[in-house]
Amino acid sequence: MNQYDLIVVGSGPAGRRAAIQAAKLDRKVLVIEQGRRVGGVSVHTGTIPSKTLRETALNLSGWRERGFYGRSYRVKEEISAEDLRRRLLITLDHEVEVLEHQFARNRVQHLRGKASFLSTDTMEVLKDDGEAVQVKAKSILLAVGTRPFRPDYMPFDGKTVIDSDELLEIEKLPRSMVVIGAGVIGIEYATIFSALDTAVTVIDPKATMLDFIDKEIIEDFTYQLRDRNMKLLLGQKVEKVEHLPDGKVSVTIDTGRKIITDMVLFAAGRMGATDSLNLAAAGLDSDNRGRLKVNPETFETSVPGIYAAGDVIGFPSLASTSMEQGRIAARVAVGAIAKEPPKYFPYGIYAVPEISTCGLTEEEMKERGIPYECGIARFRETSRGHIMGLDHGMLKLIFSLKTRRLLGVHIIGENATELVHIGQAVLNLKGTVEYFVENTFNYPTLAEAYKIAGLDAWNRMGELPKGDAHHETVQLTDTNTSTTVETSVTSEKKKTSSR
Ligand SMILES: Cc1cc2nc3c(=O)[nH]c(=O)nc-3n(C[C@H](O)[C@H](O)[C@H](O)COP(=O)(O)OP(=O)(O)OC[C@H]3O[C@@H](n4cnc5c(N)ncnc54)[C@H](O)[C@@H]3O)c2cc1C
Ligand SMILES: NC(=O)c1ccc[n+]([C@@H]2O[C@H](COP(=O)([O-])OP(=O)(O)OC[C@H]3O[C@@H](n4cnc5c(N)ncnc54)[C@H](O)[C@@H]3O)[C@@H](O)[C@H]2O)c1
Repeated sequence: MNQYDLIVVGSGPAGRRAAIQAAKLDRKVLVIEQGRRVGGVSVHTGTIPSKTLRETALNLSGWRERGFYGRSYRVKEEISAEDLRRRLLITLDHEVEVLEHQFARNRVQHLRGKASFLSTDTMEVLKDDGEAVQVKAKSILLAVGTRPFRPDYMPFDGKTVIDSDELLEIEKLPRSMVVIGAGVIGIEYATIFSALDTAVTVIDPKATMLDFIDKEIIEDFTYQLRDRNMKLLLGQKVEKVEHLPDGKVSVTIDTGRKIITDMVLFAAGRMGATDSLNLAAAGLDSDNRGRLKVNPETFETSVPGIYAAGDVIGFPSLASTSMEQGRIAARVAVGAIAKEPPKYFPYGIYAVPEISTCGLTEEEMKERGIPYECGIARFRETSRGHIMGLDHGMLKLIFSLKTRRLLGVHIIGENATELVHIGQAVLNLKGTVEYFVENTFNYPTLAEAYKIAGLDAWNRMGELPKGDAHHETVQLTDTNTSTTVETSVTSEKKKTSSR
């Protein structure tokens, strides 16, 4: 039987980061993946396909140019499902190629097949040809991810009533679509199809959506969606979904309303893919959504030597955080030092328009009783916004009145998912409102919105009080250019020596 230092089950973001990290530490690593190609949900049905589809939809529809040329502007009049798929296949091929190359370079072994436990340190891998192989390891990492929740009452047929995996296979773009579930997946796809001129209705039993996002941003988002005729039926429950003889689908809601539509996308959450792992043989158990419980610092399960990371452990279920969890789990598993990641990570929702956030929302500031001030900038106030023809877009910064530190950054609009990292850096490096007021930003950029929002808050917060945290000006001489740069430091910090 082949023996390894680390067996990783699943080659999604958590699994691949873990495998490469352990291999870089000179450990013998095996990745078991049941899929035809490596990459996981992230590459084949989740992050990368949905973002590629979004990019294609925005490009072909001319969405980004409509601020100049009007709402009726189109780059391609008739956009087909084939148009969307073509770019998707090229992107996915590149992703898989890079990943396979990474595995090969780092001598990570890869076995294709379905893994299940025989004991706490031994797994059986069932290959496609029916052969069963046994493998053993000092540590095992479960990075098996999730699959769409598919309740029995939903008449899925893979064509007109579909889940988010099947969406990537559709043959024809629907003229109308009902999206059940206003979570991240539902909202991203609903807004992408709306940008393609599909008439979209979103239904969710909850009265609010995307509750982890700052309310002011959601209000702006909701306004924009309604403004382009998307129907948001929140706080309403779907009672029945039926196929009609003419190929359409009827959706009955608890209010008595009936919607006839071309397609229904069911996006009401996901289930941990743990049912075929024979968890009992390792002394493990999952919750009712198939998820595993771990120690949040080490990612070890209740069974020593067995770790879990990525979507299978639940919130936040992002490719970005899954990668970090996988890396930390692998380091712990092989006995290397592993530092906990910073508490605040960015969240990007690739809807149309984009939303991105990091840190505390205004609602959380109130709940925690932290006195605060907000600074707001609209993209239309920036010169880059004028150049790009942006009517919408907003950046909101939240500062503590006591420490003047940035505690939250919330963005809606073009490039939000990229722009958020400036705020993330300032926030995690414990920067204050002064950072935005005193630093120069490239011009013309959307990042200039940080300066505008910083000044907006600063004008209301007033000058930094003299005394405990007053500003001193120090001279830093740049030895390379022989120029002298004036900068400010707070007296709380030790003055760095002038070079
Ligand atoms: C539509 C959609 C859009 C998304 N968009 C984003 C986004 O924009 N940004 C973001 O950060 N996140 C996004 N996500 C979330 C992101 O895809 C996940 O967080 C990420 O894929 C989780 O990674 P993972 O490593 O936990 O597992 P996964 O990527 O789910 O991979 C798990 C792998 O394990 C394999 N596996 C399972 N069981 C076994 C077994 N018994 N034996 C062998 N192999 C097995 C599976 O075949 C799969 O390949 C999106 C998800 C979806 C569905
Ligand atoms: N951009 C991103 O980072 C991104 C994109 C897509 C997905 N994801 C991740 O994937 C995960 C799964 O996303 P999701 O949207 O499937 O789940 P979700 O849990 O975010 O949302 C599910 C939604 O469906 C509703 N719902 C639940 N049961 C229902 C039912 N029976 N009928 C109708 N509606 C119901 C819920 O009220 C909720 O609004 C998320 O946790 C997210 O982190 C991330």
